[in-house]
Amino acid sequence: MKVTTKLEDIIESSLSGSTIFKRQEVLTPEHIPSRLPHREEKIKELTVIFRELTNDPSSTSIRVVVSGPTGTGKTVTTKTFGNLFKSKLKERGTKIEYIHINCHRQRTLYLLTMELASNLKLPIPVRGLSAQESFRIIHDYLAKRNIHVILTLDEFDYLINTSPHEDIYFLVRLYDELSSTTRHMSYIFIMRDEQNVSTLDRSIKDHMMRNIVKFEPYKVRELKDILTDRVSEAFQPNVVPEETVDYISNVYGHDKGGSGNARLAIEVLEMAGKIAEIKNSPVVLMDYAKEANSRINAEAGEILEEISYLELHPLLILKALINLYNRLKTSSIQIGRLEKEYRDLCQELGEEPRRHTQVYEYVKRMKLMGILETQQSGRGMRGRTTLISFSVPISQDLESLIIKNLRMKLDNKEDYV
Ligand SMILES: Nc1ncnc2c1ncn2[C@@H]1O[C@H](COP(=O)(O)OP(=O)(O)OP(=O)(O)O)[C@@H](O)[C@H]1O
Repeated sequence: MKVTTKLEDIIESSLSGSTIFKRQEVLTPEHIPSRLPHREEKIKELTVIFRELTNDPSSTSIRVVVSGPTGTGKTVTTKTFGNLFKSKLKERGTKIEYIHINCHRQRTLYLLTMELASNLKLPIPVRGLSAQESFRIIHDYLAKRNIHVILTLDEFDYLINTSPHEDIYFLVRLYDELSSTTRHMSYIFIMRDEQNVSTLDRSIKDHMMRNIVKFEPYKVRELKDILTDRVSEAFQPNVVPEETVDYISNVYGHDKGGSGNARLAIEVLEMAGKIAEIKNSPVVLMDYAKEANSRINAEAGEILEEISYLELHPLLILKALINLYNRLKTSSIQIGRLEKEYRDLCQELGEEPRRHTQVYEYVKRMKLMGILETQQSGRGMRGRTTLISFSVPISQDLESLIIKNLRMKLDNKEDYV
């Protein structure tokens, strides 16, 4: 009985408010902070590119590629730019909308067209129209009301990789397709790597790549500024010592060999705060940040261990996946493409490739082991296909581990094949 009361007390006191956090929601990925340290210049670059819209927005359509590795602030900076730019232009009497769509969530031209319509509160018949026809209806609507839309297509690499190229051409060459004399759509294409357009036609590439805004991984002192802002907004005063922030910035800062990923740095900060809370500590000690860091990497660690137990051909499949990732900078790969890369790799190494069904079996097994993730591509592709990705972040360590194991298996082939 006594124990029950105690446990209730624990829950009661933990529910009644945090001694560590002031506004924990500030640490979620969806939060848009009021300041963006070290991205002011990018906002300026985007403004200069879109400045043309201030004069006569219906005379031009602008296209920009925003590229950079994961966690470098592409999404948050573009959203902030879009919303601020929109209000400035509205103040000047220009009708403009900013719409941000994630291509990983809206995985086909059709779905993203529907999302665009829903953002504009434009009812479009759900059935019977193709994506292209729906897009034309949206464009007519914008033309009639003289509205200009800046449409950001986030994770555009994904769409390039998984959609028929005609769909990409339709989007990018919109004004060659539509007979409209006025222009009402501009685009921001967000990509991890602009080289991903290499599979597209030269004319499309030229069309897209005129303006590129590149985001670099964050350095130690840049992460420190970003984290310091979050500390003051999300935490109670004086609970996060400077050395905790320094520790996280040093681990993730690109100039110290880290990934330069602000998302992971903020995640570690939040988890360190939670650990402090659970331990009833009044401060978020550096040790908690260390623990948080290893916890966040632990799951990945276990999966890495599984890789050491794989045989030669599953390892070759993983190496093929890494090769494609390095080339295309997109983490989800169509199974057919992966299989082709695997065959090429086998040929290069003088190995007899395994048959189609066996390759699928290996993929299935690695999914069960937690190494790979699979998902079905959305509608709109010619037939459905399976997309394969790693379930852990692709890092230098992962690649080295796969290569090391691969070498071992190739050296002792007879024992393993
Ligand atoms: N300069 C910055 N100031 C404040 N917060 C930042 C800054 N850059 C990134 N962040 C934060 O880091 C996290 C990751 O940023 P964001 O999602 O914009 O990165 P991304 O480059 O789009 O990553 P991905 O390619 O994985 O989508 C978000 O929580 C974001 O608010």
